[in-house]
Amino acid sequence: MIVTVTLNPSFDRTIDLDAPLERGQVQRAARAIQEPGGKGVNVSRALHTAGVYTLAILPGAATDPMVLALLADRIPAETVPVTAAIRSNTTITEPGGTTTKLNEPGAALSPETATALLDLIVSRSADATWLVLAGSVPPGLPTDFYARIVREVRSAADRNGLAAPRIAVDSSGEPLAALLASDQNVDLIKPNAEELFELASSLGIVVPDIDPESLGFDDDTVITIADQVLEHGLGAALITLGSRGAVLATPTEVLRAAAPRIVARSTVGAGDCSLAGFLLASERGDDAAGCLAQAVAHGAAAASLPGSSVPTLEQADSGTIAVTRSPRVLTE
Ligand SMILES: O=P(O)(O)OC[C@@]1(O)O[C@H](CO)[C@@H](O)[C@@H]1O
Repeated sequence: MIVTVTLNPSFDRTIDLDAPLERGQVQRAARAIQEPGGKGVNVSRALHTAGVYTLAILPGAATDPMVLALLADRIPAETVPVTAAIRSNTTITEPGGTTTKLNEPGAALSPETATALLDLIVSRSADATWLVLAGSVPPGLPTDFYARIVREVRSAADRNGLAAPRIAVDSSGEPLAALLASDQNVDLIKPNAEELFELASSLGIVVPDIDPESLGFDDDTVITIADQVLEHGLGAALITLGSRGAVLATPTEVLRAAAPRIVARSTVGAGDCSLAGFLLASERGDDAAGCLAQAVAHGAAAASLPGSSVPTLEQADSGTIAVTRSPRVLTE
């Protein structure tokens, strides 16, 4: 089973415009959809759609519209009750593919909720092969909360003579930096280039002065930086590069896969689907190349769907994705 944790879930609203956004004006939308979201929730939605046994853990009231929508989609989920409503993040898509995303901070979690979440995560992790920690850490929780989860899950497994699950992390900013600076090593991180560069800077690694969003860097720059980040005790880094594909850096080798050509409709959640693709391939026993190919196939298929819709396995065919492998370039 793959357990996902979303500390700051969202009821994602996607608003499609059929004309460019006019700031400061009243504008009529062409259509709007609302889907349960937050990074870990999206990973569970994609895994469940691909037939993989998963459980999504999140804070939320049983009557919250987002939780009801998640259960209506039959996504296995367990919630820790809270009184505040789950936030609603908004995506505005314009013709030509420009996407604007507005993420709310999310309601603060109390120390009691934090303890209840920890207990639930530790208990369900006993049956997990992978534990996925994904998204932002909401107000009220310390930024090193992910490190605390990993520590408690591992010591519980140790006490009970069980194998601890492998840990995958899809976060950014302070929570990710705090986890890498902690005494806990993780098995996989999944940053995009911008998040990788930001993480590297926070670890004191010298990063070239390029805007990663402009894609004005080459894959070798990404790999050189990933190699240095790996030295902070990481098992592997899956770096998603949007329409360019993805890189998988491990201590022994570097793998690259180009993305198939698609007509992009919404990139929201595409990175989460890439992680789901990687994990489902790992669950079925694929090697690193197979995991990377499935990650790229899943990410591309998700980007070709509206909103944060997740693809089926048929839509995310990894058979056509070519992967190249090369030994890791070691830095001094
Ligand atoms: O604010 P966070 O927690 O960093 O990200 C939340 C979010 O942007 O991530 C998902 C897409 O990756 C969306 O479902 C959701 O709205």
